[in-house]
Amino acid sequence: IRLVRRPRPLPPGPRRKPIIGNLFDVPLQNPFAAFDTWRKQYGDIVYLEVLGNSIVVLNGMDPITELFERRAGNYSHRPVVQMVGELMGINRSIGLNNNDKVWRQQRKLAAIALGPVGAKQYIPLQERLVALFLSELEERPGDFMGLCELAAARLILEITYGISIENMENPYIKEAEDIFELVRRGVQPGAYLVDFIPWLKHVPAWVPFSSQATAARGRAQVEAFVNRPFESVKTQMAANTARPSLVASLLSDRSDVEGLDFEEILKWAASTMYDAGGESTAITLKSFIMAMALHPEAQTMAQQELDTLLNGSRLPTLDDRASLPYVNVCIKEIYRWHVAIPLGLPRRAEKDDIYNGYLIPRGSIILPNIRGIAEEGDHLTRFTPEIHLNKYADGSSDAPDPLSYVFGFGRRACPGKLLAENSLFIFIASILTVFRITKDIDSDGNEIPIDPKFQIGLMSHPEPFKCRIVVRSPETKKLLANQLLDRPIRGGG
Ligand code: HEM
Repeated sequence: IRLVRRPRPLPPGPRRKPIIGNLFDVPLQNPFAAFDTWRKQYGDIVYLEVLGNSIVVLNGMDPITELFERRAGNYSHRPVVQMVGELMGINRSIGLNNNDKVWRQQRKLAAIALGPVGAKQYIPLQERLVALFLSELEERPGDFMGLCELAAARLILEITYGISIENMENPYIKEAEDIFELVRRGVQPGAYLVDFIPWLKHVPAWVPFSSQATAARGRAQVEAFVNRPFESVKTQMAANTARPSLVASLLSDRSDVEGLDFEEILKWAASTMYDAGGESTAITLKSFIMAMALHPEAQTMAQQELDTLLNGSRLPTLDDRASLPYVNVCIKEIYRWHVAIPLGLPRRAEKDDIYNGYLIPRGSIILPNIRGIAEEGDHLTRFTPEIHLNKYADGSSDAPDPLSYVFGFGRRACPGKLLAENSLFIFIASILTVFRITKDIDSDGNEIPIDPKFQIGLMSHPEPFKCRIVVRSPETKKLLANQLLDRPIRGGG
């Protein structure tokens, strides 16, 4: 019995200092370099400690599949973040929710709205918004970064609430950015003292700097952000003026939520969509433009495939997808070449667990190192769509399918995967059909190099870069004008 019960070692990892643990071992400027070193030094599973918090980094598909899929019961909760989660109330949103009963109902609603049947109804809207994006890109190619962000935001807001926006100055977008900033700050160790000393939450709001005062301000902001668009859809539905949207369709077809408050569940499920789906889609579009400017040979191959299929007669649609294998692997390679959410969204170990002889202590924060998985093997930072075509000389490729890791894992995997996949295909295939993307030229006629750099953070945007985006030919210009007539860019569903 003593042998069986002997304490298990923690997973390997860098040496920890008293109290602060590995706080200063992760360089703020480039944390991924440290993660890479530890992956190579310690292997699939690495243990860190930061200010008393256990952190377990999973570096391979084996431990991720075992823990997040086979042992999902122990690893499907998010870490508890006192300030933004518990006190400001963001833990009611689907992405942070740890209340199994409520979260399951939210996922059910998300599956209805974003699953194969639900996602189909947004295709006309996606095609219309692509036409709008292409015309804006033709007018303002230098602003391609802002236009990618606007396009992704537009898509999600139209789909979720039927809100139509002209630009990123829209008040809803501003509020969403503020809330996301709260979350971003709130999940950083040390951001709020109350996350480390939970009893501080009992200090009353009138005490200066008390957590309750900060929380009350944040809570009011969060409630307004979640309630306003939801109530507006309800008012429009009552007046019969509501545009088609995820919220409107779920409200008009209420499903049974087992004794819970249906509207409360739906309202908080909808509130996550913009922050979870908008940025990740925008990052992928911007990374695609960067990759095409850097890799003209891949761009040419994809354009030849599109030209052969479409013959310059129309823009691509989702029905063309199966006939465009090279465009498809380019998209897979974008996901892999730059992972939009490099460490996924963290999970928490519910109970002590043993994996490969190592103890994973209860309450540990578990980070899937998705970026590390994407860079495994000799593909590393090269942009090589062919690895997803099994095109190696021996007919095989060892690269795991990026779709098996970039959208997360198990019960908590991204519910917007299909919608994102559809949007990205239509956008990317249409951009390739109409435009040629190249490096920019300076006043002396020299190419301006692009340094592929990405921001550090929960979501990793490309750093601003310059490139040239021009309509490919007079024929494609005509095609663009005709498509705009076919897909009226404003109004409609
Ligand atoms: C390229 C686009 C996208 C990528 C790469 C992406 C990736 C991810 C990842 C890695 C997670 C964490 C999953 C886990 O914990 O295992 C996630 C969660 C989530 N995503 Fe996405 N996503 C994308 C687009 C979208 C879209 C378009 C929507 C909605 C319309 C969406 C909604 C969500 C939600 C609600 C969650 C939280 C799920 C939960 O906690 O139960 N995502 N996504």
